[in-house]
Amino acid sequence: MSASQQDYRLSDDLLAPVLAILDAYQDPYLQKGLVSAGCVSKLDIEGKQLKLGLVYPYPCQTQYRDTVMAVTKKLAVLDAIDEVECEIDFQPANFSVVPGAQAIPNVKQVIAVASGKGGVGKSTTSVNLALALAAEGAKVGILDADIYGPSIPLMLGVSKFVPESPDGKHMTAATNHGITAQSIGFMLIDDEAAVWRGPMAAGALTQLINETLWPELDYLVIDMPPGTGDIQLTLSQKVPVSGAVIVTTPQDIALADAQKGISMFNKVKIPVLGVVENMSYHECQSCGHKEHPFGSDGGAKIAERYQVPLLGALPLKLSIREGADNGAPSVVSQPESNEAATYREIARKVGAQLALSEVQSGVSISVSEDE
Ligand SMILES: Nc1ncnc2c1ncn2[C@@H]1O[C@H](COP(=O)(O)OP(=O)(O)OP(=O)(O)O)[C@@H](O)[C@H]1O
Repeated sequence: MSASQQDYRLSDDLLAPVLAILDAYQDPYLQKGLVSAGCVSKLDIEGKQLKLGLVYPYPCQTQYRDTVMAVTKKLAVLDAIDEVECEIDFQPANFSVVPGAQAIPNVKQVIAVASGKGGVGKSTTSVNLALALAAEGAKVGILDADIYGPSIPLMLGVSKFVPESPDGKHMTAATNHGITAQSIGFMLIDDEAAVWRGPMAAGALTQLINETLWPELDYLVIDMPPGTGDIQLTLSQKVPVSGAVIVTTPQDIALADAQKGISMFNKVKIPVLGVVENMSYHECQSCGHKEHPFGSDGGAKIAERYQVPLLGALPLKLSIREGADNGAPSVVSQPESNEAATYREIARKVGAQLALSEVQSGVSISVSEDE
């Protein structure tokens, strides 16, 4: 994790206790004190007002208020401080873990969302994760690379979008709900993609990613094609991915396929940021009773076996399907719901895992266009 620039203007007498108090405050996602995590960027004092600057390497805007209140309460025990004025910012690093992959202009980090098995809710998770990262203060794009069933245009309510090419080389992307979206679905005619061979599909998808006019993005979420075959493997080696999220349902067959997904990313040395268990349980709308139609704790077991975090569990719920199918996923249509809160928590965990697993920055090597 890159330490933010520090501008400390307190006397030594005051600096030491202030830093001690701030470092005793553990960030729940980085699991380090604020000072050790490199988040404290500025300290100054005017009279008895402490000016504190915090810079997070992951997006957590919805937590700012609680953090400021907690930190202010702790700092107020010092006689020299009556008041705290806190400025908080979010600055992710620019990095990829794929050597040799061509950097995507304007894109800092790429998150691949994958599932071993189709139909487990990978696209629903991708789109809600992208919207949740945006809700936490990040600039986000989503790339629908699911050549077998591109559903992001429908889920984001942009299915009528037709990309344009202002310079004859690059393509425009759609925008809605505050995020930018590109989809292989905008380019396909009928079932054309179903007959693509692995390298051909991976080549077309890599081209789509590199030729899209992305605005400045902190994160580009890629909704990968389901499965762990050639396309997924090639894509993972050609795109400058920073980390992967695995989506599964708790049933045995999906879990077995999710394990294949984890193994694939391990093989190409892409950090698996964690597992999302979708359709984890069903909650009765009238009595609140929880049932586990696909079995229970599968995601937790797989996370434990592969030593990766369980990022969150989403219920099988009508409103999740309706939101996605109607172009307004839960994070934007029902921001106060438990599901939206779970997706935002997953987004914070994903951002923090990326920050923790950052190993290098700014890889920028071009790749041959032989496909
Ligand atoms: N937690 C959930 N509760 C209810 N419905 C859900 C949930 N997650 C996904 N769905 C619904 O299940 C269907 C499949 O979801 P989705 O398209 O996200 O799966 P996928 O894994 O991307 O599928 P594919 O492999 O075909 O691309 C969609 O109709 C979606 O709305």
